[in-house]
Amino acid sequence: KPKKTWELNNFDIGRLLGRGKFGNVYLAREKESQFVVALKVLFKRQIGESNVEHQVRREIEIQSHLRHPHILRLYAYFHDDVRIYLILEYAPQGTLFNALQAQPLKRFDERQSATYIQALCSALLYLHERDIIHRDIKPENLLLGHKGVLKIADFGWSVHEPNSMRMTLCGTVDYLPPEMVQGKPHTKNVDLWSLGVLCFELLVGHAPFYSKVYDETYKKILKVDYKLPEHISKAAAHLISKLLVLNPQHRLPLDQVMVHPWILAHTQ
Ligand SMILES: COc1ccc(/C=N/Nc2[nH]nc(C)c2C(=O)Nc2cccc(NC(C)=O)c2)cc1
Repeated sequence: KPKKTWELNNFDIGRLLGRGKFGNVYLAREKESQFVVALKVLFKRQIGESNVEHQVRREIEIQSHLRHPHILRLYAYFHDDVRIYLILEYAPQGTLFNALQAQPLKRFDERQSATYIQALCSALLYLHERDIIHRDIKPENLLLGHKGVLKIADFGWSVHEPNSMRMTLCGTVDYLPPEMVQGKPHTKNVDLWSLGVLCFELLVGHAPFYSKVYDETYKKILKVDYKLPEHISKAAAHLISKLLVLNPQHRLPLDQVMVHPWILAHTQ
């Protein structure tokens, strides 16, 4: 049974783990149990000013009810006059974005990439079964737990399907599917596109539609204009080509991604 209410002095606060747009994430330890968590501190004023209260409420509502090995747990939350505190699972190995940068060639081999894609695929199946679209799958929002197990984090952009909400674009647009770039109604198939973008980025080291000028990125997304380097296997190229598809209905469904030859060949 979750404890009724938590408060800040239940925790010893440790080092800063990272800075977010609305506040910071700290390592923390619950005093009685010595249980280590990540404490995400959000400032009410900034949330109010950016008019994202509903998004924060939704992140809390959605993530607190999810239970899956590849989804970061939101154990509980509390607030004071100034801040909202999210008590989150601690993933010791940090973001996939950071792990990618730390690779000598800034990319992963096929086995590691397929392992991450398979984990993400099983988490997305779990979410889609509950009519939840994540909408913001990208290396910055994926964390690595003990033994490097992938965990989807940051449900700030997740919504219940179907949704045609015009989203204010912030952060990278590299992962946006054509239908969202055009502000059209979108479905859970947006996550299939992002899965394809991520698969490309893990294997290549940069996003498929990357450009310094983000109008260029938009154009390349809408034309599905990407080039795969020579070193990518035919099987990987095939999977990517079945996910980076303009028509959302024609993207390879998650259950077929799970048993794609490239996934089966590179995961035990
Ligand atoms: C700077 O090196 C780092 C190495 C590992 C971490 C681990 N973070 N682990 C987390 N567990 N649960 C949550 C939530 C987090 C988290 O938000 N981490 C986080 C947030 C923003 C930036 C980073 N930066 C990196 C490098 O991972 C990590 C954080 C920083």
